[in-house]
Amino acid sequence: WLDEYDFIIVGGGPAGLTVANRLSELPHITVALIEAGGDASTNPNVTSVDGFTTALGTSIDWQYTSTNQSHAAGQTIAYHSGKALGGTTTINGMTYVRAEKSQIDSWGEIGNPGWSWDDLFPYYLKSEDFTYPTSAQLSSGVSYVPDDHGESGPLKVGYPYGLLNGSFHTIVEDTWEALDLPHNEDVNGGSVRGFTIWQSTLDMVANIREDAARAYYHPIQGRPNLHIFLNTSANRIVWKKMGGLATAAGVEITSSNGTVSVLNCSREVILSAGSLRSPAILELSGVENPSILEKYGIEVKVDLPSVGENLQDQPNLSFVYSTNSTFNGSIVYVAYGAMSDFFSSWNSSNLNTTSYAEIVAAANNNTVSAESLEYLFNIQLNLLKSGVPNAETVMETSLNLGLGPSGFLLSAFWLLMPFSRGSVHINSADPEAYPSINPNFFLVDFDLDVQIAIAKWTRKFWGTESMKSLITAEISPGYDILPQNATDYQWATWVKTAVTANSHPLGTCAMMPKELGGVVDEKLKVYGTANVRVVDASVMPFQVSGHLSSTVYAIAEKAADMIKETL
Ligand SMILES: Cc1cc2nc3c(=O)[nH]c(=O)nc-3n(C[C@H](O)[C@H](O)[C@H](O)COP(=O)(O)OP(=O)(O)OC[C@H]3O[C@@H](n4cnc5c(N)ncnc54)[C@H](O)[C@@H]3O)c2cc1C
Repeated sequence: WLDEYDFIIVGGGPAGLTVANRLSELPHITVALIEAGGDASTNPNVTSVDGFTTALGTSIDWQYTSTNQSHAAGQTIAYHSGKALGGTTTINGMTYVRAEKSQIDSWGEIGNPGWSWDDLFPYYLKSEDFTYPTSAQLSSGVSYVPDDHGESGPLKVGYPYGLLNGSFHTIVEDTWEALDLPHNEDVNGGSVRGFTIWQSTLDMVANIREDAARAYYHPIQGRPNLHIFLNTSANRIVWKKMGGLATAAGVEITSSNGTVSVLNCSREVILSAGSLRSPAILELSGVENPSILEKYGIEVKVDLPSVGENLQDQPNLSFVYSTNSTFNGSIVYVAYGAMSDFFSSWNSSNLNTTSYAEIVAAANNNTVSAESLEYLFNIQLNLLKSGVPNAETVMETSLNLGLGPSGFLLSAFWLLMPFSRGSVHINSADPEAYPSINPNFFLVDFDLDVQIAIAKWTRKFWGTESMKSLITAEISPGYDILPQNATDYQWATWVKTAVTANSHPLGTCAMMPKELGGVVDEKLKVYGTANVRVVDASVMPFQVSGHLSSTVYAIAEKAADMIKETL
């Protein structure tokens, strides 16, 4: 390797690989990328376009576990996260759904100049290589708006070949329409509400999953100025001894053979280790709350207590039904509902953001103040009032069974914008030790109310005459556990005990003014440092209606341009 690189990127997920690709377009710039996992490009659990979940729990999944969830029956919850070149896009559900326009606009509103939908939309397009649907896919119900898609980016987006044909799509669409949820021609134009068939990150020609390595690394892997260090862990940032802003000199790494060494950099360190690890690497490097670092004997370089706070993930549940039909094909149908679609007693004036902010501030020992949280929560509330979707209900024939005949129908569903906030913090000074992950599901009661309302909405859909005629039984949770006329207590008990993580963690290095609890500024630079940025899902200040990877790619494309401007 080189004595010194211009840039060192930690983490080879969608964010890290996008930045690596774009920076190494400049032949005079040298880039090192450190990835803890290996090459998974021929792993069938990765390549298969219909094998979502088969990679979970294998060696390319970090397999984290949350802390005990005191507001979710005390249980611990599995946290999956990709450990391979390509990051979590090697194991994810491949759904390609962007954020709602006003959600990205809110990033600017809280004090991040240069961040709005209009600023980000060109980068969504820049990253994308949309494949137009086949006539068979169109007749299976696919719809799209050409102007919402890019066609010359690295990331192939399309639809699976095995889409179910026949009348089921029309029946589902008509059922949602009867529930006042309209068809959405294309959820990727900034308006997410409605029922649609989603797009997926897949290469339709090769019929293979399009992960970040396949999109952003394979086509450029011969570049001599880009060095990828696989099976190598970044332990901590190494600092230069100088006054003023903390200045990174390089990154301490552990190679696959256990050797510890330092990679040097002349310009910047870019953390792209994802929402669950980038804050931990900052803490191990001395950028954190002094009271946490003291416990582990880590010298404080930058006093920045908000590192690792603001964790937001979505609580996920599902209903599974047996049917009297056999489904030969996949359905990737989704319904996005605003509060007024699914919450009959929705009255925004009943929301007490002052109290939610106090609850969250108390849970984080006032590391992020109640005042800041209330300001942020009021912006979040305004998004809900304006009709931004807050519920996602996905309809599928089965998970994990490929395209083969399935006699099941299921819905996974989740609350999109929780008010609860959790945290990710180190447990030890040992960089190999897993951080402590606490999504704090249902810390704010309102989140539980909303999740129950979404569950009822989803069951109402499956309980309509048209769906009922296809279903023989609800096999999970089933009416013995959750009767059709369940009481509020039964609903709450089921939701708290059956909840899992939706695997959309973000916010742990939030892009916000420091006084609001931010970790990075609008240039994604870590406060108090001269040359450390975070570029990954952790910088998103609020949850989005949609799935994260499309927005992660867009953020990273924008970040690469911001960095290039400084060269
Ligand atoms: C089960 C599951 C299903 C999902 N489904 C979808 C979906 O259908 N659609 C969607 O859009 N999103 C989905 N997501 C979320 C999406 O994949 C992630 O939000 C996205 O990949 C985050 O990108 P990232 O670059 O921030 O981090 P990651 O993709 O997690 O990449 C981080 C990389 O950093 C590496 N790393 C971490 N620590 C170190 C270290 N110390 N040293 C070196 N390397 C390190 C990791 O190994 C990893 O490769 C899903 C997530 C999961 C877990």
